[in-house]
Amino acid sequence: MSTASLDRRPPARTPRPTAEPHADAGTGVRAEGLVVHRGGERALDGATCWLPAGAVTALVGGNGSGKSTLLEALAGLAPAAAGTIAGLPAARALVVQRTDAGDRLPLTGRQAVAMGLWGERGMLGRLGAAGRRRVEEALAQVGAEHLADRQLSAMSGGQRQRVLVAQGLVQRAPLLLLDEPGSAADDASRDRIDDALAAAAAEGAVVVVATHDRRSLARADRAVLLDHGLVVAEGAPEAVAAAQAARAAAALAPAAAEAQRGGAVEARTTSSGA
Ligand SMILES: Nc1ncnc2c1ncn2[C@@H]1O[C@H](COP(=O)(O)OP(=O)(O)OP(=O)(O)O)[C@@H](O)[C@H]1O
Repeated sequence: MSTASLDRRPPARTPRPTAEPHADAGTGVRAEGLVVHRGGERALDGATCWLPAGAVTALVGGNGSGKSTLLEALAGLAPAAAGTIAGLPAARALVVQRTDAGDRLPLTGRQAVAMGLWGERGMLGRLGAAGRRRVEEALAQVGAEHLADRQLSAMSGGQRQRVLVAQGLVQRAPLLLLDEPGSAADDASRDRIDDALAAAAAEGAVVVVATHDRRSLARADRAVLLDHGLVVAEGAPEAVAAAQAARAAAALAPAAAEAQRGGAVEARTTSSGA
């Protein structure tokens, strides 16, 4: 999770890139005007977005824009000072960023995935045949069968990440939230994770994934762009990617103009001194 401080310039409010006439009519989760405070700042500053069931929604935006905070608010871990979340199912699975996970826990990959079933069977409950099958299936979904007996502490970053994604998948929760699940994974592993998320969505889940990865964004069904705790665009991934690029270019424009002015002054100084 980022602790980068927010630049408090107010973000420009741009129109949403795609109009989705049925966005509010479908099933799913709707956040409305969410405000969440963190470290004395408004990490979410009135965020409103729709997260449909049966689809993968990519959360995008720069460092500190509020993606993790929105995931945590949806998971019920970050209390909202204002706003509402409608359509939240009782069962939710959150896959945290790799750096947040207890990498030193004395657990094998299989045990870590089985932890995902604690909610159903209790910490001390026995894992029946069906549970064991689900654990193996979840490991296989992310190509981590060979990590089943390896200690988490002896895994690479990308391997551990895949096991954590399997821990989220095994729960088969109707709301699956993932914070940069493929950030340490290689391309093939990231593709497998994206395949698994698409499969969860095809089963009807609301799948929300924070990502900085363009390929994962392109593979999502829709996207939500956050800036300074506000949703500034949502809709089709390509439209949201275009909106993000336009905002980045607009933010760089004053600096580029300043650099150009500086260059002109320098050129004049150089020529007058020659
Ligand atoms: N544990 C924390 N304590 C205090 N402030 C926090 C904490 N975590 C996040 N914040 C602040 O909340 C704001 C939103 O952070 P958040 O982690 O949600 O952003 P993000 O979009 O997920 O960023 P990144 O892409 O870097 O992961 C930032 O201003 C950040 O400084």
